[in-house]
Amino acid sequence: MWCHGLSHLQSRLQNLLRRGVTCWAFQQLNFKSLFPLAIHWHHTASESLNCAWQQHEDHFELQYANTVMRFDYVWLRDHCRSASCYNSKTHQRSLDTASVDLCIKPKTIRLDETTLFFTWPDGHVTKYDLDWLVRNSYEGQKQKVIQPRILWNAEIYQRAQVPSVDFQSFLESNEGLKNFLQNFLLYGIAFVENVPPTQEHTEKLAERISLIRETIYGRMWYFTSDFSRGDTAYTKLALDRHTDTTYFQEPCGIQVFHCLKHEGTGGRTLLVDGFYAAEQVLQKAPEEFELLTKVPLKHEYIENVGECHNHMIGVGPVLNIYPWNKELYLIRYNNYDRAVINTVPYDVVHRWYTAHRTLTVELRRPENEFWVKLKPGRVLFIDNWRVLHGRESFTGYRQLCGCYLTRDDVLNTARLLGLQA
Ligand SMILES: C[N+](C)(C)CCCC[C@H](N)C(=O)O
Ligand SMILES: O=C(O)CCC(=O)C(=O)O
Ligand SMILES: [Fe+2]
Repeated sequence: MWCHGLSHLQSRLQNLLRRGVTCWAFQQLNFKSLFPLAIHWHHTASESLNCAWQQHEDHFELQYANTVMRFDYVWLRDHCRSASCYNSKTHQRSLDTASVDLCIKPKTIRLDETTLFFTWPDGHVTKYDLDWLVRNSYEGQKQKVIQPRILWNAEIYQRAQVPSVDFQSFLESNEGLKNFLQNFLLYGIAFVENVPPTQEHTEKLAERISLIRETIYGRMWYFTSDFSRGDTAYTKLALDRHTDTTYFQEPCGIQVFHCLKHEGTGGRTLLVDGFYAAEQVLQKAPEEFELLTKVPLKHEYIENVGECHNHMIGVGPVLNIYPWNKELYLIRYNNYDRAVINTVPYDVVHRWYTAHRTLTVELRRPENEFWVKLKPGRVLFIDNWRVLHGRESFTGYRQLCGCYLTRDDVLNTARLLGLQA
């Protein structure tokens, strides 16, 4: 590392840095001759490591692995992984962040091989591996998407020839399960074949990847067109594309469908990649996309049929994006269950209807519609935060069973199998 033995220059340097001037220092140069244009960077001696850092008044700047990173000093103190600050067995912070002086600055900083050492005013030392900092810095993270996906229309999905997973391999091998989850994460839908057509086997399948999310519809549901519940799903009518449980504050993450019996005609299932449609809106009308991410809407479920009395309300925009990288993670789209709009003034309402129309036009393009006939033995998993489903009207006796899954637990299983989720 360059700059060893420069401590006599440190106070002058600090003055300089306080004024926000960037400094370079080379051992072989006369430091004074560089004032006041001088730039002071601490460099590693070894070319191969290629690391440089600089202590600014209010942040620490690091260049490493082709990344320029800036760290707040409180952040650097807060993320200390020393035994007294962090319990590496439980992966939990022991340090009380509120005890850190918000104006804290390190007394000294030094680099040894690939480890940075920060000594704080009270003498506590925090060590960071350079690679850890790259992996965990804002600049290192922000280029990375949280969830890699393949957006699809009917042709893209069909051409991809995504293989279904067999019931046995899904249950018995981690590889089968991993293949299934990989496809599910990429496309937002996935099928399991050769499942015995019973509710019990469907439940077993669901439990292999997640906890079942029990709702007002029960844990496992089993339904026919008997209008046993106050919802169109329990009729023979067609259902336009929608996501379910938009009236929950957190809509159900995954939906599982298994058609156990159908003696009649029609009843095909419609699937549409909501993120593909949203992407088209973003390309064609970015300000409409933005409005759909901003305007809060209510969805509502009011039921008074037989013994079932429910009133559910969920509030949130149609498109939900991560605020730091604008990645879309949830679409809430159900025109049946959308409640009275009273969360925005009339002029915004009008712009919202325009944006909603643009999205609807994309969602309804025939080329975006993927139709399948669910059959006994073939179980469909749908990412209810991304892919919309619908159904054609039907005749005859039709029995469907399934359940909702908690999204966190599906992702948990995926991560434990080594997938990015
Ligand atoms: C039948 N099953 C339990 C699957 C769903 C019923 C929920 C229907 C509701 N309109 C919604 O979209 O959330
Ligand atoms: O009957 C179907 O195929 C699906 C109905 C539906 O949308 C649902 O149950 O959520
Ligand atoms: Fe539905």
